[in-house]
Amino acid sequence: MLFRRRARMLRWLVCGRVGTVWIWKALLLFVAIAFAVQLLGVIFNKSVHPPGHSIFLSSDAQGPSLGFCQPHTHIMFLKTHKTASSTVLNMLYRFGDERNLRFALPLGYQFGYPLPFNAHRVKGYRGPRAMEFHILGHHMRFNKPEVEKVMPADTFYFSIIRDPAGMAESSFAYYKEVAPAFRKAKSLGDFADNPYRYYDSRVRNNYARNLLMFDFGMDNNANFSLAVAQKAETMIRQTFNLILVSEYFDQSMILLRHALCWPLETVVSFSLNARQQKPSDVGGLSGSFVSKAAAAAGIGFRGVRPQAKILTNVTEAQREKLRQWNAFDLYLYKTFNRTFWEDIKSFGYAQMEQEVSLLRMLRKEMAQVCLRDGGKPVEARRIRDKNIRPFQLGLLQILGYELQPGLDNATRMACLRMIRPELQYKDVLDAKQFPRVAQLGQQNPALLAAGASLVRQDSPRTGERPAEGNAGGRTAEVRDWDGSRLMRRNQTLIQKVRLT
Ligand SMILES: Nc1ncnc2c1ncn2[C@@H]1O[C@H](COP(=O)(O)OS(=O)(=O)O)[C@@H](OP(=O)(O)O)[C@H]1O
Repeated sequence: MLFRRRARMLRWLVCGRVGTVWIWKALLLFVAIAFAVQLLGVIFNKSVHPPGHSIFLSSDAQGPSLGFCQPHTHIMFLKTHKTASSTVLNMLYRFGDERNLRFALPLGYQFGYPLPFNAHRVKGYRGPRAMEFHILGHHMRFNKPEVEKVMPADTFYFSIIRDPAGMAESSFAYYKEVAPAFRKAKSLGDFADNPYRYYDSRVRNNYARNLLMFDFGMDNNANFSLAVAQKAETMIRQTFNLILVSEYFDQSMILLRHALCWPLETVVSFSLNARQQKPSDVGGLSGSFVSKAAAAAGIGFRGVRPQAKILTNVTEAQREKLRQWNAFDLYLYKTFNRTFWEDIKSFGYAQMEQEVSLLRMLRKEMAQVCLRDGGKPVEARRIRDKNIRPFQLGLLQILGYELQPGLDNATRMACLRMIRPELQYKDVLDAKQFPRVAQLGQQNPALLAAGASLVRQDSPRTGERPAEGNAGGRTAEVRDWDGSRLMRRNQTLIQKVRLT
């Protein structure tokens, strides 16, 4: 379109409608403008791409050109549960961390979930748009008016969805002892066969039914009706610029990078928060990237408690029942999956294929550089550096990574950012944004604990109190909204104690 217009203009000029002098003047002006725009592009690219990350700075890492666009830096990511959202959040963390953007972080580890999001739960919030926050990305129950108090008007909203059957498997394995409906069920298969026997809508049971619908801030308990589902769809369309699909993670990343105008390198990631073994893989019912990664890593099902395997195993018929049980989520999944593929069609299949290949190639290269043994995901207890062990909850091991030894400082830092688990990364960003509080806490951990409980006055479900000292520093006990007790030494989360 643009080219045709330019050709017409040239023909017009050559046809002698204006004098030769004017032709040359116009051409000179054109060249000067093009040069200036190019120069601005280079300068801008430099400003969003800090030096010092050698392996991440190859021309491939930038990816195919995005044309002239401004990278988005006001971003709201609705971190839905069990949808690969921790992997997405890690990318946002890295992007913001490297560019010193300001994150809207929770006072503790959650924004009062499962209560609807409230702006006052953001650390440092001083009233509607009193301070510029760039990125908001923690788990929350979406509540648009409150989010709008925190985020600027030009914020880019996006989220991610997953097939409700996969979500249910992941949710059951993780929240077996947290969700009352799951706690009572003998196994996921048992739950799928008789959900009403275990499910009580009067008790908060968001993890057990229509978790997506709940996270988007809507009623997860209503009986399915097309009208209600369409209303939910409309709300999402009106608010969110993009909905990604977990099963097509790499394609999602390409759409995202184009929507945000970000270099390719920023959306290259290692899968975080993966279960060691997926129940449906046991019976060979479905393949998955995790099972493939685990198989490639040679970890198979070793170390998995046989009991856990039985508890989470489901047949294909039961997976279908789980989809029907989560009928609203199924509606949202099908609807936005369709939209997703329409977007890819407009984007161009060939270009998508090309960029996905490039992304995979970069991931492979980065894994070789950053990760021990070429990137095998490993059980938390095998990770030597305790600071990067992923938080464990539920029936199955949550896998993490080990860094390649002997990396130079800049590379090590860039690699570490890619594998640092969510809770630890949140602590790092928190300490960076609130250095005074962190410093006081280092000097006197009891003060940190006291400070934390002071700022949490509005949250009776969370609290932090000093616990008995351990070798290597005093330990604080953090109680999260769901009753789980986390042990924290100085700024580091060291273990989950047990659920109450
Ligand atoms: N890149 C990529 N592609 C596809 N799937 C991925 C990816 N990264 C993580 N995962 C899977 O996402 C599941 C964890 O989701 P979340 O990080 O959203 O969980 S949480 O709600 O924050 O606990 C968890 O699913 P399960 O393994 O089925 O439990 C992860 O394996």
